[in-house]
Amino acid sequence: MPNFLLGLDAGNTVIKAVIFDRDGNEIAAASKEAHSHTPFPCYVERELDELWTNARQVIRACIEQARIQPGEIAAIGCAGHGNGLYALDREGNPLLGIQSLDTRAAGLVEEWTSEGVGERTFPIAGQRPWPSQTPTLLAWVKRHRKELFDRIGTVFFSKDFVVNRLTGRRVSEVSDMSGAGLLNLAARRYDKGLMEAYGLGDCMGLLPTLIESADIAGTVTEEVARETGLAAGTPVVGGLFDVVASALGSGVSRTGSVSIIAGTWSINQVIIDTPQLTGPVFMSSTFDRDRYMAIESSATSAVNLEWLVREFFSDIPAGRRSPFDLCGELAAAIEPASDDPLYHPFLYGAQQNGNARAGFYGVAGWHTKGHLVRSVLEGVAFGHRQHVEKMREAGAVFTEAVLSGGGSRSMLWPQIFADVLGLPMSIARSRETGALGAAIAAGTGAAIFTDFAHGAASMVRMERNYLPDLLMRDHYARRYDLYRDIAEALAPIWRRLSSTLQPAAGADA
Ligand SMILES: Nc1ncnc2c1ncn2[C@@H]1O[C@H](COP(=O)(O)OP(=O)(O)O)[C@@H](O)[C@H]1O
Ligand SMILES: O=C(CO)[C@H](O)[C@@H](O)COP(=O)(O)O
Repeated sequence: MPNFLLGLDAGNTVIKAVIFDRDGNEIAAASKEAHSHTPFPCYVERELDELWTNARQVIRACIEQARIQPGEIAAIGCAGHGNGLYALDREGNPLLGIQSLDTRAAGLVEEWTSEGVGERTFPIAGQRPWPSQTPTLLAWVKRHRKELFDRIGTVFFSKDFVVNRLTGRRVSEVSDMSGAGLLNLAARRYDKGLMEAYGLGDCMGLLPTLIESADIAGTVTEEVARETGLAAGTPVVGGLFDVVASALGSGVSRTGSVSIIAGTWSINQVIIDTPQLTGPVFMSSTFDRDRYMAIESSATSAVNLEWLVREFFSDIPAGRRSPFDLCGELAAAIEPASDDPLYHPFLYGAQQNGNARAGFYGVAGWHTKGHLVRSVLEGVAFGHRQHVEKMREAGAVFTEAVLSGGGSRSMLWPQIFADVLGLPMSIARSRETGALGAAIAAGTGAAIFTDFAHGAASMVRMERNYLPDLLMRDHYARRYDLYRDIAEALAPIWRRLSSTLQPAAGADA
């Protein structure tokens, strides 16, 4: 039986391909960064052709590096960022790639909130509308870009697009569809009443064939085999919403542990046996065939450091340490003090407030660049804490956390997370937890593993542990209160700021 599994992870910024053996050892890895476009404020879009070009390149690079026969790959699994709006036209050609950082539909969400749309969707889907949620964006396109809407043939997700190009099949699977509020959670199927609640009763036909994550979606076509070096006929599974893949690939496959992902998005999630917790959280998704994830999230995590690095630290000479390491060193050199600056990580809005903007507060003449970098790391962790507290209030029970995502690579951040959250924090050996989770789904689909828990036990190894420092925990608890109070006080200002934005021509009613 073939010994290797290929996992892909198509995130908001980077696409990665990793070949693993059955014990979870990384045999080869390749990644490529993609471009986003902001033609108008609040729009974040990408070219689907570029995504597919990058996917082919990383797959080929990975196979060449691995020095294995392509026939030795038992199956392929793909994870990808959730939500946004990825669409093919009626002929199956790439049409639309709106990412999950887009907030153009903030006004529509406010309108829907006052009409009580969320009260109708939540009991069915475990989710209320929010700006870059797939049905919200689809409704926005339907209202403001009718011509474009009429051309849409299929609505699915970033990883479904990659699966579509690999296999020719138009399918999606339950974790991404539920994560976007498009499934009747308990029944794990599409629901006409739910679509009607979004004003999308006429869009049922745009939703592709729905399968479970580990079901086989199709097999690699001859043409793709020639282009990538894969073997034609290699099975490709449905794949996973990347946040679910990352939980799985970082070893969270049971209840009692919280998965924290510091990627572009701040993801905070627990596995549960029922479709929803007793109280409300931001979203629910499926986990394996019979369990669920309760997820609190927003686009407020490592994307803030990414921005800081891009704008202020990108001219570091090649060969020197990475700008992320430099930031870690600058921040680690700061002795924490009660008057340190505070940072709100709302570059792309906040979960409850699409109008929110990022900012530094309390900067004084004696503060240095290091203080500002440290405040970004702390502010991101405070954002995670707000989500974690909401999950607890909703009934989630956990005593430890597993950190993954790009932020877990930092020398300093994991300790800040442990102190701010007051939880012991562990980190998996593999840095590519999304790709590993997708590979576990592939291994389950290829019957190498009986289920996700079996796959995680076989492929995931833990590496580092961080315990909360009690003095720092108390220090951060005081600063977290300030962080929240300032954000609350600023809400009306953000509202005013957003009302001054000029809408894109023809984009708003
Ligand atoms: N060494 C590092 N230290 C701190 N942050 C890092 C490091 N490397 C990458 N990151 C952060 O991780 C983010 C990417 O996270 P990742 O989980 O790989 O991507 P995505 O969320 O797009 O799937 C970047 O935005 C960057 O800020
Ligand atoms: O829907 C989402 C979260 O609810 C996001 O799109 C998430 O998948 C982003 O992932 P990231 O870009 O951080 O890897």
